[in-house]
Amino acid sequence: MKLLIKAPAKINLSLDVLHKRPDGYHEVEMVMTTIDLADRIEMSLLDKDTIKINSQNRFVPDDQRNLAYQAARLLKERFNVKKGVSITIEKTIPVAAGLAGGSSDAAATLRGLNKLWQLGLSIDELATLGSEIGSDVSFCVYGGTALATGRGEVIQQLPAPPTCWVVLAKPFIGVSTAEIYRRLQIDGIHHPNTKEMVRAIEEKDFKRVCNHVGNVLEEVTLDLHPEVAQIKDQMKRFGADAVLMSGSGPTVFSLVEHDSRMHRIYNGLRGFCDQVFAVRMLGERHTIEG
Ligand SMILES: C[C@@](CO)(OP(=O)(O)O)[C@H](O)COP(=O)(O)OP(=O)(O)OC[C@H]1O[C@@H](n2ccc(N)nc2=O)[C@H](O)[C@@H]1O
Ligand SMILES: Nc1ncnc2c1ncn2[C@@H]1O[C@H](COP(=O)(O)OP(=O)(O)O)[C@@H](O)[C@H]1O
Repeated sequence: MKLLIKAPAKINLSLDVLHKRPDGYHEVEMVMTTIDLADRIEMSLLDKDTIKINSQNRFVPDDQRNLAYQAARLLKERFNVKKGVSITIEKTIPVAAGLAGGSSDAAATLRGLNKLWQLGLSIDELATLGSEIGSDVSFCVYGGTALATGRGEVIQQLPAPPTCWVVLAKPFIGVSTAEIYRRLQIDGIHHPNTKEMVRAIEEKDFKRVCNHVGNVLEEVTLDLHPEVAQIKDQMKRFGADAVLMSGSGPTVFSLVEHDSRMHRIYNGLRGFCDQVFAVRMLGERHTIEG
């Protein structure tokens, strides 16, 4: 038996850090949404009791470091599964880019194996298991649009944001999420207004969404990598309605209402950046396969 599942990337429309917790994580408030940029995960049952990871992408580990491997191992151990699986990851989401590619692969693996191994778990149970793998995995299990709190694993669904283009540009650098959080100076943070962002989404008010994008990690990554600021400036110059770095970066995205400006930004950034994409948001929570 074989299963093919899409694992979409996310962007953070707003990302606030409230404080550092005793467990070393940061208490966050994030508005996240999935976009139509996805890895394809193929899973097939193996007779042998083993987890096999295949990927052509040289940046993707093919052993226990892979988050999809960790998802499969977690289910195997927790539910005493004696079957094996071969997982092939066709990577489209840039790696270490602030787009939760690895987390989404793990979430897709949880959803897929729930079906393939006939575990009968609910979506909420899968999301809770996901939080053991990484802070972003719970959100990725649900997809759609949500307010994420706690260390990112407490999910409150939101309606679809107003329709627009999302143009993403990733410079030729990778960023370590752990390092960016470590360098963040909590005092003196300029906090985005999360409540206003949520309201703007609920009211489908595109201008208001654009006015309230904000990410407190942006300054930290910008300090380390000035090329991220250059991309932001270029997107603004080409007419983006809003420009922000996603997650810990280094990917920058712009929100754009009009097709002509989307083309201008997309064409203007190609050649200057490693990878550039123009996509739509997926909006509501996707129908889950498992
Ligand atoms: C910044 C964000 C925004 O969505 O995304 P990315 O840039 O990674 O896509 C997330 O908070 C990243 O989530 P994720 O990548 O799953 O993080 P984890 O694996 O749980 O943790 C990686 C490292 O980041 C730190 N970390 C993570 C989440 C959090 N709320 N506080 C933290 O301090 C942890 O200390 C850990 O060392
Ligand atoms: N399935 C996977 N896809 C991509 N990276 C993975 C995967 N599993 C583990 N990783 C590791 O996780 C790190 C962060 O990757 P990724 O999830 O793409 O970035 P981010 O946390 O910035 O969204 C990478 O450096 C990579 O070594």
